[in-house]
Amino acid sequence: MAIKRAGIVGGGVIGAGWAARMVLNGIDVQVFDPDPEIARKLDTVIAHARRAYGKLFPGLALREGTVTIAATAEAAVAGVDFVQESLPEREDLKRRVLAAIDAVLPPHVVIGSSTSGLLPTSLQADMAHPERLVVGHPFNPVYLLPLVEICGGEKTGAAAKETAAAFYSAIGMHPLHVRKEIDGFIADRLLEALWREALWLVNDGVATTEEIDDAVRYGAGLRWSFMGTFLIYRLAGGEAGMRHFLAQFGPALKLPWTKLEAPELTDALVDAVAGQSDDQAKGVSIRELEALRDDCLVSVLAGLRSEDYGAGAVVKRHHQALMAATAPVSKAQAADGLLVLHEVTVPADWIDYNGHMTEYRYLQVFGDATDALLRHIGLDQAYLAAKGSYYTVETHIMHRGETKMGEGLHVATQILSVDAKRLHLFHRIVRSRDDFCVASAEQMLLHVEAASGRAGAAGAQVLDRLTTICAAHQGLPKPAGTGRAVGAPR
Ligand SMILES: NC(=O)C1=CN([C@@H]2O[C@H](COP(=O)(O)OP(=O)(O)OC[C@H]3O[C@@H](n4cnc5c(N)ncnc54)[C@H](O)[C@@H]3O)[C@@H](O)[C@H]2O)C=CC1
Ligand SMILES: C[N+](C)(C)CC(=O)CC(=O)[O-]
Repeated sequence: MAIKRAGIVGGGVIGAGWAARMVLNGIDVQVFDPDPEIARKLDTVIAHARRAYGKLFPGLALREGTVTIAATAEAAVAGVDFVQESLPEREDLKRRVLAAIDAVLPPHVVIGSSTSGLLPTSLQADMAHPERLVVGHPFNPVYLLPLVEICGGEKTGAAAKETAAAFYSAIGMHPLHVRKEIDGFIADRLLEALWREALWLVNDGVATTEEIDDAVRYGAGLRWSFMGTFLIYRLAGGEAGMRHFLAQFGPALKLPWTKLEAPELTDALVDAVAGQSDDQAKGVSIRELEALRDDCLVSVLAGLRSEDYGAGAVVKRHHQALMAATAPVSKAQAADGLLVLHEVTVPADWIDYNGHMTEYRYLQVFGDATDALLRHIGLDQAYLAAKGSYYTVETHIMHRGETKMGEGLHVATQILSVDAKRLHLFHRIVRSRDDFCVASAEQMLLHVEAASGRAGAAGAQVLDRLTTICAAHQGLPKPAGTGRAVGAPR
């Protein structure tokens, strides 16, 4: 059954992250959290997520779901297709609330628990329908990180795990099935080992919180993000691989390199960790740090997407699904009859040392506008595989004005001519606040057949749509600069 409406019980860091991921993927959510500030906090997190998605999936007008704040947990789950519980990590509280919502939900509705390490067998103990309870353990920020660990308890049904996995996949996640029910599941066992060692290093005065973070982020943290531990250590064994790695570094496993038992959280240790963490943040607020974290994650995910590898492969698949399900931004026809299929807000990292949008981003915006046009005329995944695609063979860009950070832009597109193989376009990037054309691009595209990789006629339906738009554009004035070459003074 397609999940269209979800109940979220507990809307803190993780519950709000779930709400944001679901809403941006078109799911209506009903949230219960007794925090009087819940509406403001949800708005803030969803705004963060919207900003990150705008960067990760530019040019898509995502159909967002709605957010309803419910007065009780029972009201939050009324009429929903799925429930995600994100209550504080206290077994007694989770058990009590899970039993209460279980009592009012129809038996087919699956409940996912965000618990970081409590056992599902314990969480389902007081439920009349324990078979529907599955752990769906996400990672912060939930709206960007694809991993979700799925773990069932002794009474969890296979169908509940399948439903949860299908739902999480549909909202762009990577479900990892934890086959044995263990404390901390897989990821938190690993994270916890590092965390305990890090606390010891502070406790023993070996390093500050900042030095420990540097030890991760300048080194191993970078390579973990795409290959994890085992593949990376395989490479550290040279051409002989893992066997040589184990032979060479095996003896170190017997050395007293790690402690693993956590240090006692004494007042002195708490003060040291919290104080050093404050110093490390240098007065930058939590929300500002979250935005920085999100920007960095978007850069990493976008990079991995272009490699189609690891988490990037999940993002690429989801991007394709979103493109297939989402029409390009469409004001359809601008007042002057042009097509407007692409809009963007200029992000901070598009600004160069001159304080304005750097030149190659103009080509990106024109390219994204061309992609939007191609989707508009029917170039979907099926067409690309069976028939072919358009390749750009020439672009002439003219810069006419500046664009600053945060400005809204839209692209107005005119089709100048079309025949079986060629498509001749003229795009204008328009600054939305004053309708000023800051740049234009004339482009020639050639249709290339999937089978032969050579230029060939476009499919009849695609040609039909292009010809119709082109006919409507024939009455428009020829854009200034069409056919222009670079003007060099003699
Ligand atoms: N923070 C993290 O990094 C991660 C946390 N988790 C798990 O997610 C769950 C939630 O953790 P956080 O969001 O970090 O905690 P949090 O403290 O940020 O949020 C918990 C929320 O639950 C609300 N709450 C308290 N009693 C409630 C009740 N009776 N009904 C509904 N809401 C109630 C609180 O007002 C608060 O907003 C925990 O099980 C935790 O282990 C999972 C992955 C990562
Ligand atoms: C600290 N934590 C155990 C709650 C962390 C997690 O469960 C996952 C994460 O996002 O790091």
